[in-house]
Amino acid sequence: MGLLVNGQWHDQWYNTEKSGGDFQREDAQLRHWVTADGSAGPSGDSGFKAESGRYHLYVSLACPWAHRTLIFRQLKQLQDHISVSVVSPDMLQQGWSFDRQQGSSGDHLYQLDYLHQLYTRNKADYSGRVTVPVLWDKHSQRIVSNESAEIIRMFNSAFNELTGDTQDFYPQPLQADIDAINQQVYQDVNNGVYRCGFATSQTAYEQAYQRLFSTLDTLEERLSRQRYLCGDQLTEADWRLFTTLIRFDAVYHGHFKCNRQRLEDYLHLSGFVRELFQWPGIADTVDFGHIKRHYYFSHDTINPTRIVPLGPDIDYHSPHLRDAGH
Ligand SMILES: N[C@@H](CCC(=O)N[C@@H](CS)C(=O)NCC(=O)O)C(=O)O
Repeated sequence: MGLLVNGQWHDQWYNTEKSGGDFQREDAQLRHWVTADGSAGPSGDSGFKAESGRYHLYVSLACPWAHRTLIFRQLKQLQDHISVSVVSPDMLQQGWSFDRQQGSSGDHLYQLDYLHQLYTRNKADYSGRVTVPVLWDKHSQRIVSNESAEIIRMFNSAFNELTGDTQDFYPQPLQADIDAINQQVYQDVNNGVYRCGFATSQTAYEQAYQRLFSTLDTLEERLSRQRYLCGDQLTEADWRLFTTLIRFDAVYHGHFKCNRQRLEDYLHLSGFVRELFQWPGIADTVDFGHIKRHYYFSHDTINPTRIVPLGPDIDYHSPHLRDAGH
């Protein structure tokens, strides 16, 4: 685990000293957009036109942020248009690697050993963390984006003409609602579990834990009244919650000490996570082997023995019961 400083790799764990033990996630830096006609998006440069075979996605199957992008690739029928390389679940001294012996697909484009080499290929003197997902442009040989929230927005609409798939997970009338839910879910749940797990002071952990469960309680209540987070239509907000929920009992409950209760103990959230897991194509994007191995093996500050637990034994294929009323 580490970061690049002026293009040089430094092996270094997160620094929580300045923030009283609280883990603060850095904002992603590379924020261009693929658009239907190649015009500039909300940030960054123009010139990234949606074209079949032009873009490549680098993901970890363990990472909840990268998982979002794989889900949208699946939902929006982009499998034949956007290729993928998968890093090893082991994120060690050199950060994310393409070690085929340890579960990586290898780097299909350049046969690199480490993801940080892709970041310096994009910009030789890059400084910052080396994160997944990365959306890479094979034409210009540049990183388009390393922000999953924006990559899924591109996938949601930019390629519609190529695929003919016009499903919209960020429909105009629901955008304000989706944004509001996303913000709370990001702070308290998606990133909240990390703030529990990476806290280095008791106070920071307890604050993150309280916010996490109080928000899960609110979401449980909401899902007792309606099928999805924004009503009866499945949206981006649901998928963003899903990637954390599906990891909850396997990893966050134990490894990150999010243990007031299991997700399975929530009636509606446990049905909701099953419904989304059973959505066409989605189970294929979930790899519990990579998920458990990544967290329990890579974070040796939290789990020094690196023993990866065998459980829990949960059947996500069992009936979700969400259509029998909520
Ligand atoms: N804002 C980014 C966050 C991505 C992120 O933090 N990914 C983690 C994996 S779960 C990572 O690569 N961490 C490596 C590091 O922080 O050094 C996004 O949503 O795309």
